[in-house]
Amino acid sequence: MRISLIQLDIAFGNPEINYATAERKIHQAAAEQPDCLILPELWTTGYDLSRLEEIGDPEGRITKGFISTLAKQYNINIVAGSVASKGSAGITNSMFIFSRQGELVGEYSKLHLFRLMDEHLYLQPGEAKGLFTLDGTLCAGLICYDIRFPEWVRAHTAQGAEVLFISAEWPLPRLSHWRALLISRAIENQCYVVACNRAGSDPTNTFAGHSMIIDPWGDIICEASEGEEILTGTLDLPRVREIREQIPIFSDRRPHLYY
Ligand SMILES: O=C(O)CCC(=O)C(=O)O
Repeated sequence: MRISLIQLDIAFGNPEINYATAERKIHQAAAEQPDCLILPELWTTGYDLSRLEEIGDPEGRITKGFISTLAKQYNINIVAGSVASKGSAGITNSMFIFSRQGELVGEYSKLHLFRLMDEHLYLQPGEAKGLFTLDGTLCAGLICYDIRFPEWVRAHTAQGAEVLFISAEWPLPRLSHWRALLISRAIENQCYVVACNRAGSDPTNTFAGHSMIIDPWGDIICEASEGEEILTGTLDLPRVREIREQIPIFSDRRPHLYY
């Protein structure tokens, strides 16, 4: 599975500019002939949380139509980062996943809201796992702060997920945490980690970039710098099974003693 991570800067509170940028970048990334693309967290609005009632996407409909069309046009699976999706029960930070046929094959809303950036004041948390299948491989979607909750990540890999797709707006001052947490999630779950962060700044934060792909041994296959970049790497999927057989942590677990 060849994957391109679109590490872009986001125009604060300006979906019109952000859709145009995403379309241009997806066109550029398609030239690398990936099987799958991934975008960062809240890529249509950024963290303009106090204006989400005005600029959020009603039920994610605009984003779904936009991504479905591009997935079909380029014949590429797209993990569409996340967007602020406005529903009757409030606004969620939601990831939509489209197959290369343009069908919605998964949907996940960020489970853990990040108080340090006031998410709990404006957003509703998700209530369900982020499992989905792409080209026959079981995958899971997670959003930013979710990676600090290893038990939540494990809930997906214990069900067989082999690739974690993570979209983020991770700030620069905690770059060392981003790298260490992602490598740890890959080693302890013996899975691929595909993590797409944003570049640039908003009125309160500068973001870390450093999107990366990590293999199930914990080795970094490729890593972006801090700025805008399209990063492409290839997953050797049989390696997940090989490593899970070599060190069989999933059958050696004793979860009845863990809580
Ligand atoms: O956990 C962190 O340090 C960053 C989390 C974050 O920025 C987010 O969830 O948006």
